[in-house]
Amino acid sequence: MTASIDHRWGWSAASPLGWPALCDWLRDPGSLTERLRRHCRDFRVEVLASEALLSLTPQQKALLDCEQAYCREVLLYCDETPWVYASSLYSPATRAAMPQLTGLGRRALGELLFDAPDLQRSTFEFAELTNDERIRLCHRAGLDPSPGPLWGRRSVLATGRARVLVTELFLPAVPAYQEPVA
Ligand SMILES: C=C(O[C@@H]1C=C(C(=O)O)C=C[C@H]1O)C(=O)O
Repeated sequence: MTASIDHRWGWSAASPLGWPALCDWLRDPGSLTERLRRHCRDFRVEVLASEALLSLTPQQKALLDCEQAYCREVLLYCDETPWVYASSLYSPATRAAMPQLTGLGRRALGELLFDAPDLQRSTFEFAELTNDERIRLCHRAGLDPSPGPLWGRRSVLATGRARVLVTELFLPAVPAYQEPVA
């Protein structure tokens, strides 16, 4: 799965109605890394791919103002269970403005970005994964396909001249999926 796949989804400002626990996760503007760390003893980042140069979808081009972007794909683990799949896209200009991006490895992107005092976050867009994407995502994360809906969010994090389009897909282990829909 690569970040360019998400253009088939209906990204919108609408988060899941009547599901406050999931909306609380989806709409949290703070560092997801920090939130995950509060939920587990052992947090770790597994890098699935880094620095692939991808052609962008029209929406991604508009969000990043470039034709191609570098892509970092990770799984974020809490106590040896993947909770989040994340792909982050950034332009060659951002790569030049923030060279730390290329050597991140298993350091969480949030630890770099949320250190910036001038960090700004765009409004979130949300999407419920299609059945195909849900199955592909679970397979990519080494999980049995989740029977229930899975949701994702995306937003642009900007500091100085750097801009990163961060797409985060919440996997079945996130506690909110066990909360009843109102
Ligand atoms: C932007 C953040 O960084 C998290 C870690 C990522 C990574 O290491 O690639 C990507 C997206 C986020 O889930 C955050 O903590 O909010």
